[in-house]
Amino acid sequence: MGCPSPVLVWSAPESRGGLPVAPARALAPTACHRAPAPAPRNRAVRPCRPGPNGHFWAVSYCFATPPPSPEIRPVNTSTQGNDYYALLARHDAMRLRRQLLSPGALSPRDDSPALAPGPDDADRRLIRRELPLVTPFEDLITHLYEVMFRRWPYLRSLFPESMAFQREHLARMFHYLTENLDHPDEVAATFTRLGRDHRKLGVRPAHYEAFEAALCEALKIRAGERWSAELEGAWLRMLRAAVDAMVAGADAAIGEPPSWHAVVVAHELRRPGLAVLRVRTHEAYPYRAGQYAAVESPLLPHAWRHYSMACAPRADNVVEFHVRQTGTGGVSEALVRRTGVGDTLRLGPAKGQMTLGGELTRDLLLVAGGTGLAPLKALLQEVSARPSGHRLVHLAVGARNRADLYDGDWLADLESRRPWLRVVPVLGDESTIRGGGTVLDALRRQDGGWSNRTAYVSGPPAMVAATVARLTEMGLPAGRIHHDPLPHAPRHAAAPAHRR
Ligand SMILES: NC(=O)C1=CN([C@@H]2O[C@H](COP(=O)(O)OP(=O)(O)OC[C@H]3O[C@@H](n4cnc5c(N)ncnc54)[C@H](O)[C@@H]3O)[C@@H](O)[C@H]2O)C=CC1
Repeated sequence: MGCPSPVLVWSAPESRGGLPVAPARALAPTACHRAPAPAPRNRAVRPCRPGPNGHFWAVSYCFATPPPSPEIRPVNTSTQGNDYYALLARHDAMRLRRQLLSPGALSPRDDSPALAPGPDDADRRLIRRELPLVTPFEDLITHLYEVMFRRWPYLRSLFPESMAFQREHLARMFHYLTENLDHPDEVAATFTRLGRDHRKLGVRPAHYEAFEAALCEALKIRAGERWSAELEGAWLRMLRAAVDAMVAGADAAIGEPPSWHAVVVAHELRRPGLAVLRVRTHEAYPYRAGQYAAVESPLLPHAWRHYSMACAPRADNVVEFHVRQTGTGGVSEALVRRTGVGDTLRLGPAKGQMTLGGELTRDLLLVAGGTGLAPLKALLQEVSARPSGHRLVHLAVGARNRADLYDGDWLADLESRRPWLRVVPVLGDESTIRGGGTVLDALRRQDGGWSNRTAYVSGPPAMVAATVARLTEMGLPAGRIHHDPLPHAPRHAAAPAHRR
């Protein structure tokens, strides 16, 4: 499921969308940004003046200024700081106003110079040929963060305490970019979505600049003597195309909040280490049944993890999540053990394609493993609420044992009221003769004409991968097997699941 939100993995709480600073390209005049980054100066953004199109433009960056986020800025903000935040708000308001007055007229980067051209054929060849120089990406990323935090120490405070998740995610991003050099449209679409998602992190053009400069230095360190200006230029063109798409995605989403504050209205510890939470968002939270969202707990600032909404959208803005604690010190533990009614959380924008089409043209096969039930429960609610013409729905729910079937009562109740629904629990500690084993065993045991159905699969990644393979063997075309992106799958690396 879903993408670990941060791609360039900034973690500051406020929207980037439309910061009144000059766009990256204006400050990075050539494709190859090898000049040393601006020396820290004790000043924020210089006073802005309206540009030719009525926008405010800043004329300089300062990486040494405090992070531009209301939640982490010093309490005693100076007048200059207040001006800065007022400018941010004003700029966003102006952009939003223009968008509302003439929808569609505001192109994502209409206040910036031309979009980055992206890597050309020679760049692509060079990046591929020289990949061994800069891989494993984990090493490159170690250098990158070292450089970045050394040169701009304040940026460290924008990241969560543990960087493991960030490193892992960034490595996946580099894999994704380098593996998809021949698919620029797909990459642009992915990074546009990511830009929308990153608004919750407060990513700013100045951050991209710092990232870019740190990447250049890291490439140089990693490639050693074999570093070349051509290689760096190729990498920068690849990066800038992605960054441009992110900025476009953030700009296009300026009409929605960067994140939604929610208060916990119910917290049930259904099993040891497994909680069902219900939260009420302050504003309407737009999503579709089957989607997921990044969730942040104030107990672990800047650490966002994905959970699926376990109910169809409701009029009272209540959203349900199912969380299993998988270790200690992570977001899931914070949500399961240290969160209660009245606590607040933040939700990022909803994502994911595991949704129902308009008209159900086929019967459905739903396959859940553990808390992977969450999005399928939301789908069941949506199907159930449709006025007429129900298709048959078969739900196989894998659980470790009967006690682990944490939402069995709700399922049994729905099944008793909906003749089109069949729920089959598959218990890991029971013999396959008695109907136990894994969900895969269950699919093998009984072929209910699965190849004619549309399938939705959700659970541990290994289970999802095995189930998809099994259903494909059975003749179900890929277009009719829906699941959230799997981690480390090369063509889906931009959006793997992370719930920890
Ligand atoms: N909490 C949420 O909102 C969502 C969670 N998920 C994912 O679902 C998973 C849930 O984890 P747990 O509840 O601990 O599940 P689990 O590890 O207890 O597994 C539950 C059941 O899934 C099946 N299963 C597991 N591994 C399998 C394999 N390799 N092959 C075939 N069947 C297998 C078995 O029937 C097992 O009893 C996590 O990986 C989570 O990321 C997915 C979507 C939403």
